[in-house]
Parts: sequence; structure tokens; C-alpha cells
Amino acid sequence: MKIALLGYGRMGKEIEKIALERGHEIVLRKTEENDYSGLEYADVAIDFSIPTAATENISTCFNHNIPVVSGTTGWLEHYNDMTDLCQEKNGAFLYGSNFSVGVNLFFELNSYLAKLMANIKEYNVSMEEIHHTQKLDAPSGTAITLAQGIIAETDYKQWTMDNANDNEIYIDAKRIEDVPGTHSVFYKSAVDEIEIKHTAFSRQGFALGAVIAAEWILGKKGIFTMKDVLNLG
Ligand SMILES: NC(=O)C1=CN([C@@H]2O[C@H](COP(=O)(O)OP(=O)(O)OC[C@H]3O[C@@H](n4cnc5c(N)ncnc54)[C@H](OP(=O)(O)O)[C@@H]3O)[C@@H](O)[C@H]2O)C=CC1
Ligand SMILES: O=C(O)C1=N[C@H](C(=O)O)C[C@H](O)C1
Repeated sequence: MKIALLGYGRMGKEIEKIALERGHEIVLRKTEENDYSGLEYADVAIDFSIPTAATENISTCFNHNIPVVSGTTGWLEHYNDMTDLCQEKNGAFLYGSNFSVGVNLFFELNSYLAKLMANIKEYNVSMEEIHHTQKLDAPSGTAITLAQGIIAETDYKQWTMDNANDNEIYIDAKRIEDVPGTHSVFYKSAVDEIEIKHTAFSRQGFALGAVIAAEWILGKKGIFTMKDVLNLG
């Protein structure tokens, strides 16, 4: 499979390593410095760039009939524009705030726990995410997906990084040197606390998930998520 890497930073390089090991070829390594030369040879594009570049990268692929897997976070206010364009061009698109298998299982666990807690009013939910200091966005895309999972099952209406009122989920975004990504969800009462936590030891799990998603999307049309790739229902 010929892959265009849109973004060739920490994640782009990790994805390249795994893609080459799995017998794929890289035909474009797009950064801020170069153009899209090489995209015309790609079977699939994998976008791990920066929030302000994601929509241009994704729409350029749709305009060239190239399926896109995007892991870039911090651009989701434009998500519907991208899915509309994908449908208009009869393309294929998969966005994931987190491509690791472990986090996608954690998303399911989070939804299940939220469903259990929905009618137990003694507990107040909050979240913490910890990432490396180079991260451009806060809270993390993964934290937003976790909050959306809780909102779907409970009376919580939105998330906030400020003081939370009763129907808001507080997210504490911490930045610590070299942390690949740690997410915790807490349910606290006056007498105890339940905590679920996912800790990434490296970027390898994110990168492998992105390559698996790119292999999976080849030949498909439509809008997908990692739930489809991993058959999580
Ligand atoms: N969904 C997931 O599983 C994961 C998502 N992420 C997300 O992926 C993104 C990338 O993370 P990371 O690799 O750590 O970030 P880096 O800062 O290491 O890399 C970003 C890359 O994007 C490039 N870039 C800048 N402008 C453009 C442009 N116009 N077109 C294409 N590329 C461009 C940069 O180029 P230059 O070097 O020239 O500046 C750099 O190569 C982030 O949004 C992060 O949150 C990260 C890990 C997992
Ligand atoms: O920027 C990162 O590094 C990461 N970003 C993603 C996010 O915003 O959730 C996924 C992962 O936690 C690493």
C-alpha cells in the first residue's frame, strides 16, 4: 500500500516505522515546508499534523479521491464540513481522537461505567489528562471523546476546563515533559472514589492503530470510526 503521511513529526515518524515493517511504501512526507507532490501516487493518506493544517490536508485528499485516516486533534469544529465534503466527493474518511486499541477499549469501559452511574447521584464525575509539553491543544481529543461518552449516558451536558457547575464535567489538562498520554475518569462521592485510567507507555500503540485503520479503509466509501475497524459494535 502506498501511503501519504500528512504530518511528519513525532507521530508521522512512528507511523512510518510501523508502515515499512508491514510492507508499505511512503510516497509523501508532508510538513509545513513542502507541497503535496507525491500525493497522486498514494492509495491512502494518514494525517497526523497540526490543528490548523488538518482541514486543508483532509480536503485535498478528498479532492484527489484518496481515502483519509486522521488522528490530528484540535480541529473538530470543522468535522461536519469534512464529512459533508467526503460525502459530496463519495470519499472515505476515518477520524479517531485516539487510535490505540487500549484506548478504544477504554472508551467502551467509560460508556459502560457512565451508564451504571447515570442514576446514582451521590457521585460527581471529573477527568484528568496528562500529555507532553509540546502538545498544542487542550483538552486532548481523547478527553473530549471520553466526555462525550459520559454525556451520552448521563445528565451531564458539557465539559469545561474552568469551574464546573452541576451539569458540567471538569477536565484537568496537565502538561508534563515526555508523557505520551494518560487519561483518568473519576467518580467521587463523600465516602469513596472510583477511578478508571489508561496510560500509554509510548506512541507505538497510536501509530499501529493508525496503520491498521489505513489498511482497513482501503477500497471502502463512507465515514468511519475505530469502532468499525475494531468491530466494537
Ligand atoms: N489520534 C491519535 O491516536 C493521536 C493523535 N495525535 C495528534 O496528532 C497530531 C500530531 O502529533 P505529533 O506528531 O506529536 O505532532 P508534531 O508536532 O510532532 O508533528 C506535527 C507535524 O505536522 C507538520 N505540519 C505543520 N504544518 C503542516 C501542514 N500544513 N501540512 C502537513 N503537515 C504539517 C509539522 O511539520 P514541521 O515539522 O515542518 O513543523 C510536523 O511534521 C496532534 O494533533 C496530536 O494531538 C497524537 C498522537 C496520537
Ligand atoms: O498530542 C498527543 O500526543 C496525543 N494526542 C491525542 C489526543 O489529543 O487525545 C491522543 C494521545 O493521547 C496523544
